[in-house]
Amino acid sequence: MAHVCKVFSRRLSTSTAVRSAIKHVTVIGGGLMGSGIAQVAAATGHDVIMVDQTDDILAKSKAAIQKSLGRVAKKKYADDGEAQASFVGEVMSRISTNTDAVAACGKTDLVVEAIVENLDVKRRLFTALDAAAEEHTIFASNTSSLPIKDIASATKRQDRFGGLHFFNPVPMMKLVEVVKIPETSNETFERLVNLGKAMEKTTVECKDTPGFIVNRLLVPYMMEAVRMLERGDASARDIDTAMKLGAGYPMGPFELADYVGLDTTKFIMDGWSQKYPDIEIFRKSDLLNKLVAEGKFGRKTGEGFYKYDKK
Ligand SMILES: CCCCCCC[C@H](O)CC(=O)SCCNC(=O)CCNC(=O)[C@H](O)C(C)(C)COP(=O)([O-])OP(=O)([O-])OC[C@H]1O[C@@H](n2cnc3c(N)ncnc32)[C@H](O)[C@@H]1OP(=O)([O-])[O-]
Ligand SMILES: NC(=O)c1ccc[n+]([C@@H]2O[C@H](COP(=O)([O-])OP(=O)(O)OC[C@H]3O[C@@H](n4cnc5c(N)ncnc54)[C@H](O)[C@@H]3O)[C@@H](O)[C@H]2O)c1
Repeated sequence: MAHVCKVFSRRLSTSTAVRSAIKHVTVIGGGLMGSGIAQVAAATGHDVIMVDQTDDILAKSKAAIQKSLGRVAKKKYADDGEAQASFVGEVMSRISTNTDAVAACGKTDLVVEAIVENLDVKRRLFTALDAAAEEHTIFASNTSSLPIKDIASATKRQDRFGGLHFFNPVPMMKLVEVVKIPETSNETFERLVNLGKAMEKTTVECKDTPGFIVNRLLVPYMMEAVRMLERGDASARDIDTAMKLGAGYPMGPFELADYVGLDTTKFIMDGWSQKYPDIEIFRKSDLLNKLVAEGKFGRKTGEGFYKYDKK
């Protein structure tokens, strides 16, 4: 009888907990995206633990957040330096850091993973976290291109697993794609949508299809630009200018690829060309692979398709 009560009370506690708002967020990965997600979660009142592999990386992540918050503060508080400093200080006070992902997931409502775009690495991480996280904790991946189901299947909580795909730069881009797999419970999906809204984002509902909505359209467009460059049809600069002035994009494809990271772009194409070998637009690019092999990842390394001043 005691066992039945225990199971019932756990189910009750899980379902009760599931309906409460997400307050504490653990972000695994403090890179381009993880630092942005941590920043916006903290700026919208959530308590955040940001995790990365070393304290040195986490120090750089916090510095990037501080710098971005400074830009946001200038827009919010114009010439009021005191208000700007207080805003930045308050948001930063909500972000703690840890290099131990398992310890950082022991007491949290949501884990958002934003680590390297590699399925095996993501699966290994989530298997370890699954054993440590509380029953009510929801897991989400910020993956650009990997099937959520292939990541979720590394855990025993597929009913509490979804995708939260934010866009770069997270403080500026208003969209978050909320991805559900067949196993995602309605409560979990509802809580993920509510978190997106609490982070002042517009949410769209996605199925677990390649690239969800945006990247299924964006990646082929950007890879076609790379192939246009490979064929010598036009220069990168002219293709960027053409798409900004002719299609009204804020950045051309090469500016954007350098912005999001050529490494991540390559990882996406590696995955899609392997999983869908017959789909022409998912074919790898020799030029992209060459740049990445030379360590030219775009803005993050100071050179990609373009060269950047070291800041
Ligand atoms: C081949 C496959 C590739 C795809 C890979 C998939 C990747 C992924 O899964 C999907 C994506 O994310 S896809 C990517 C989706 N993303 C896109 O498509 C992005 C397209 N690009 C854009 O929307 C604009 O170019 C930006 C908003 C990035 C910059 O705006 P801009 O006008 O060109 O230039 P600006 O002067 O710099 O900034 C103007 C003002 O904005 C503010 N601000 C800017 N950054 C900030 C930050 N980090 N923090 C705070 N604030 C920031 C700031 O106030 C600044 O004024 P300030 O006086 O300088 O402080
Ligand atoms: N770059 C973009 O524009 C963009 C946009 C949306 C989604 N994404 C997705 O977000 C994820 C991260 O992309 P990014 O551009 O932020 O990459 P990034 O290289 O800037 O950051 C990844 C971070 O994860 C850390 N990391 C790697 N393995 C780890 C582990 N096992 N434990 C803890 N930390 C670990 C790295 O040290 C690094 O700081 C990827 O899945 C990517 O597809 C990227």
